[in-house]
Amino acid sequence: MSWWNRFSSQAAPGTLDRIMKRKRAEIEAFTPTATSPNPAPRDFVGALLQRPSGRPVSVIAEVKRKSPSGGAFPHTDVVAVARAYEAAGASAISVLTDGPDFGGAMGDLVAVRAAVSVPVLRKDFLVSAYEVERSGQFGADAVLLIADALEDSELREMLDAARESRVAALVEAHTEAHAERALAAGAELVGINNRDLATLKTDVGTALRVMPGLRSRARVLVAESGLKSVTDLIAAREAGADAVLVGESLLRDAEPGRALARLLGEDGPQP
Ligand SMILES: O=P(O)(O)OC[C@@H](O)[C@@H](O)c1c[nH]c2ccccc12
Repeated sequence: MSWWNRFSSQAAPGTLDRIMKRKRAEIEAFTPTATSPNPAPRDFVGALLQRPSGRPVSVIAEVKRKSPSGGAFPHTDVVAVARAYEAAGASAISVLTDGPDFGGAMGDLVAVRAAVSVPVLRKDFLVSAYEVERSGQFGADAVLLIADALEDSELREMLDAARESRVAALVEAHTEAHAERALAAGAELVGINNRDLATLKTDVGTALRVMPGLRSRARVLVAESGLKSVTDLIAAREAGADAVLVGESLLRDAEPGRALARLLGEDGPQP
C-alpha cells in the first residue's frame, strides 16, 4: 500500500462510522408508532441448527438491492428472490432494511416474511432497544446487532429487548475481541463477519480463524460475507459454523435460486 493510500484510508472515516452516525441521528427523529402484537415468531435458532441432510451448513440467504462494497445488484424484486431462495433450500432469509446504503425498507421485511415460511432476519444497523422491539412488531424473527459499533451497555439492553420481544439476536463481530464482548454481554448466536465494515475489505479466512475459539461457548455460530463456493461452506463447517450468511455471490447470478442450489451442492439430479 502506498503512503498516500495508507494516509487517505486513515483520514477517511470508515464506512461503519459513517453509517452509524447517520443511524444515531435518525433514531432521534424516530416517532413511535402504535404497537401491534408481535406475530408468532418463527424459530430462527431451530432453523439454523436443523441442518438438512447432505448439506455442509445451513444457509441464511440475503436480499438487498445494493451495497457499499458491491454496488447495485441486478435484482430489484426482493420478494421473488426470497421465494426462490426458500425453494432452493435456504434455512432463513436476511432482509436489508437500510434505505440509503442498501436500497431496502421495512416494507421489504414485511413483504418477504409474508411470502416465505422460513424465519426472517432483519439486517440493519440498529442502535436502540426500541428498534429491536419495533423489529419484532414488524415481523422480524431475528435481528442483527453489530458488536463493533455498539457499547457494552447498548448491547446488553438490546439483547434484553430481543429476549422480551421473543426475537432472536445474531450478534456480529469482525474480530476476536468484539466476539468476546458479544459473549460477555450474553449473546448466544454469534456471527463472524469476514468483511471489515470500516474498510469494506473481505478476507474469508477471518471467520475460519476466529470461530474455533468460540465454538464451545456459542449456541449458534455463523460465518458471514464473501462466501462463494461449496468449498467455502465446507471450510466454514469444519471451523465450527452452524450456518453461513450469503448475499452477493447469489445476487450476482441471473438466477439467485439456482445459484443457491448449486452452493448447497444440488446442481440437478446426481448420477
Ligand atoms: O453479500 P455477502 O458478501 O455474501 O455478505 C452477506 C452479509 O454477510 C453482509 O451483507 C453483511 C454482514 N454484516 C453486515 C452488516 C450490515 C450490512 C451488511 C452486512
